[in-house]
This record gives sequence, structure tokens and C-alpha cells, in this order.
Amino acid sequence: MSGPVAKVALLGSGTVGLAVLRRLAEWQESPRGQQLRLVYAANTRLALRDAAGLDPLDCANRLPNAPRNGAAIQSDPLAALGKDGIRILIDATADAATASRHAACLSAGVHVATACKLAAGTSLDQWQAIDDACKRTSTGFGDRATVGAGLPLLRSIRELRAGGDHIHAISGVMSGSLAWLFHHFDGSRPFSELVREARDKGFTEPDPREDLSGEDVRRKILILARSAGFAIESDQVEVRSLVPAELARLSPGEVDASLHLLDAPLASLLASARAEGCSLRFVARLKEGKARVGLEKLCPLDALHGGGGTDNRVAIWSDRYRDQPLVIQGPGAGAEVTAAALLDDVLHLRAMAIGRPLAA
Ligand SMILES: NC(=O)C1=CN([C@@H]2O[C@H](COP(=O)(O)OP(=O)(O)OC[C@H]3O[C@@H](n4cnc5c(N)ncnc54)[C@H](O)[C@@H]3O)[C@@H](O)[C@H]2O)C=CC1
Ligand SMILES: N[C@@H](CC=O)C(=O)O
Repeated sequence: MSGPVAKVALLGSGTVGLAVLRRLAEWQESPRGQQLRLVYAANTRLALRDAAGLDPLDCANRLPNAPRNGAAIQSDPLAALGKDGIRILIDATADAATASRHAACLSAGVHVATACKLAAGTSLDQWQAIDDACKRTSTGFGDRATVGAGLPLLRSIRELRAGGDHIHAISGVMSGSLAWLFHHFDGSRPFSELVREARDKGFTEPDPREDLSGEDVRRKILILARSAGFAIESDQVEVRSLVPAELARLSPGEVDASLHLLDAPLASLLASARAEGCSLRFVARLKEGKARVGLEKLCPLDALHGGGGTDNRVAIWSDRYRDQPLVIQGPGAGAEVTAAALLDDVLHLRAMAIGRPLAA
């Protein structure tokens, strides 16, 4: 083993958090695993803590099976991480309160690796507080899981800028669940049935309206825009939602029974796209600091049309990619790719902390 061990705390044991635990378990006897010590793992119902190191598989068994009755526990990952050494918090929740504490964590010297977009993809103030905290304390904010579930999107944008390029525009399909839905929606099954399947496969947010309303994509284009040098506010992104008002006003527990409200409007949009020889794709577009997000009819020759499954497909125009964009495509949702991206960040953060950065 080379160099000091990083202490790791994990929040969340859902689709992504469990995949993180499984990957950590696979690494346990390897040199990679020996660089990390899981000292805390929690969901809203149970917190497991051991300064000597938790067994990831034991956590993966116990956390999801914790009793569901009672109030949410008081979680204190920072206390478990202690006051010294390399400390890394992994956020695999979709929790706004957790996201709002990331800047404070970073200020306290704790690195953060997050899959949750609610920290960097909501208010500009919060994004700036994170950026400032990293600069002030030399801590790192690992965000590669937030857009494209680890696809080299943020990395490519940062490298282009580091090399002197100005980013001119970014367009793309950047929701894994919506990509999957519109790759499968051919009229043979109601749209609502496909939404349930996408949710059961772990592609959607805990509440699928976050995806269908375009809010998840708003957060992603904000994260990309801010990384590309456009410090824009959330309300500078125009979002066209797929969620009818009647579905939008329901409580989360009522949504499933009313998903059929999506069926007729989506069937009509599909018919209209087909009549023009086009397909439906949910697209985000950013140009010189202005962004919009919504469903579009794309013809088969369009640069964003291709791919399959949960594939994201994002085109980036910059000084060096002026006419033909750089196009990055690959799976943009799912437990395994997202967990891998989070743990890539963890390894990079540790390597940065010991002054031996890994290859990009
Ligand atoms: N599912 C996917 O393909 C991808 C998900 N993400 C992001 O990853 C995050 C997690 O997504 P999923 O695992 O699909 O959600 P999930 O709903 O399956 O799991 C969320 C977990 O967070 C826990 N949690 C909520 N608040 C907490 C708190 N304050 N402290 C500790 N645990 C807490 C819940 O108990 C649950 O275990 C979300 O922010 C999502 O946007 C990002 C990329 C891809
Ligand atoms: N719900 C998201 C998951 C990844 O960020 C998506 O569909 O892309």
C-alpha cells in the first residue's frame, strides 16, 4: 500500500449507495481498497460507525433492512471522520439538506464526492460557496457522478478551458432515464408503464417527476454551464416540463397511481414527431450563457439523435471544436456506473491530498 489511508463516510444506501458498498467490498483486499477505510455509513434510519473500519457488505445488508418506522435519525458523518487525516464524505442521497452542508464540510477540511446535483446545480450562491471553500481550504469537490453518471463531460470541459479554450455551446441528451424512455417509447406500451420500468431499474430520481419535469436536467445543464465559465442562475434556464399540472400537485405517494396522466399527451407528441420522420429526445441547450431544456423532435441525422438505452449524448463547441463539436456518448444513469464515478472521485481526492494526482 502506498501512502496514508483516507477515511470515508457514505450517506445513502439506495440504488447508488448500495452499489458503492458493493464496489468497496470487491476492493477490500486490493491495493486500491487498502487506500480507503469506511468509517461511517448511514441512511435516514440507521447509522453505522467504526473508526477501525466497517465491512461494506455488512453495511449493504444492514442499512436497507433497518426498520422503516420512526423519525429520521440524527446523522453525524463529520464526527465519525474525526478532525485529522484525509477525510472524504460520499453523498449518495437526493437530500437538499445534506447538499446544503457541503460547503461547510469542505471548509472543515473534508473532501466531498457527490452524485447529488442539489449542491452545485441549484442556487448560484451555493455553487459559489462550494467553489470558494475548495479554494480556501485546498479541499476537493468530486462531481463527476452528477452529470452523465461519470462520463468524461465535466472533465473535458475543464481540460478545454485549462488549455485556453472558450466554450461556445453545449447541447445534449443528459438524462439517462429520459433517454431510456424515449429510446423505448414506440407506442406499443403506455408511457406510464415505461416510467415505472425506468424507476424500477434505478434510472429515475426517487420521485420520477424530478426527471419528467426537466428539473434534473436543469441542474445538469447548470453544473455544465458553471464549469464552462457561465455563472448562471437557476431561473436563467428555460424548462419545458412533461408533467401535467394535475400530476405535479400530488404528494410523492400519490404519483404512481396517476402516472397514466402522461399517456395521452405523450402519445400525441410521438405521433406528431413520427409524421415528420423524427424521434422525440429530451434535450438541454446552452449557448453563450443562455439555456433551455425540453422535449424536441430530432431527425435521424441530428448529432444528438444516436445512442440507445440510457445513453447520454452531449456535443461541446469550443475554440478548437468550432465547426464540428466534440461529441461524448455513453450510459448516463444506473447504479454501477454512478458508483464507479463516485469512487473514481474518492481515489482522485485522496491522491490529490497526498500530492500524487492520478492520471486524469
Ligand atoms: N440512479 C442513478 O442512475 C443516478 C443517481 N444519481 C444521484 O444519486 C443520488 C442517489 O440516487 P439513488 O441512489 O437513485 O436514490 P435512492 O432514493 O435509491 O437512495 C437515496 C438514499 O439516500 C438516503 N438518504 C436520504 N437522506 C439522507 C440523509 N440525510 N442521510 C443519509 N442518507 C439519506 C435514503 O435513505 C436512501 O438510502 C441522487 O442525488 C441522484 O440524483 C446520479 C447519477 C445517476
Ligand atoms: N435521474 C437521473 C439519474 C442520473 O443523474 C437521470 O435520469 O439521468
